[in-house]
Amino acid sequence: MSSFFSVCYDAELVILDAISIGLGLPIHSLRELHATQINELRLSYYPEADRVDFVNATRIAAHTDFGTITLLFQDNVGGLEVEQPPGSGVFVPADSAGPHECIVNVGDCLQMWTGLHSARHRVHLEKSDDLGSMVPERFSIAYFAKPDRAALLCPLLDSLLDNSEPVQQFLTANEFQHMRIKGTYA
Ligand SMILES: O=C(O)CCC(=O)C(=O)O
Ligand SMILES: [Fe+2]
Repeated sequence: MSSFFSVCYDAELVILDAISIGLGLPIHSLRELHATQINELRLSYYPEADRVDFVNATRIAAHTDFGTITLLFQDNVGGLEVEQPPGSGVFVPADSAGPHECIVNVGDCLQMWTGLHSARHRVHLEKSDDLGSMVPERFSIAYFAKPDRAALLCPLLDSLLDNSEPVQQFLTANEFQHMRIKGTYA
């Protein structure tokens, strides 16, 4: 488990460097905000279910992840959907070829730093006419790359600054984390 965690961290840093390069930022701009490795791993098990008990239900309601990026691994069952285009309310399948493939989600902190859209996603239990059928069990692993708690969530690109505001106030990652946890679990 700990070696998987550290492989994910290595991949996270490479992805953050690639995003920095892509946005024209100094290569280590994002990496430098992720030195304390305060990341999280979630192993999810969705039990097999009788479809008749879950008409119109979802396995996880639509949400955005609130870290920087999420590395998501899933089995072959499917059900993961992403809102496309952002804000449209239309969800499209984000199926992968299997557990060896990794889906990279943009999270809220990366959106605040760069303006890239935080991916709204859900795990759906698609409607079926065959109400007698069972929905198979499903496994997923989500690695949530989180910013250092002291990092300030302010735009890293000048184009994102609101110059009409004389003083702009930004949350620290710690404040944002607590805000989102309170909103999710309160
Ligand atoms: O199980 C999945 O594929 C997604 C899980 C997820 O979105 C989450 O844990 O935030
Ligand atoms: Fe998620």
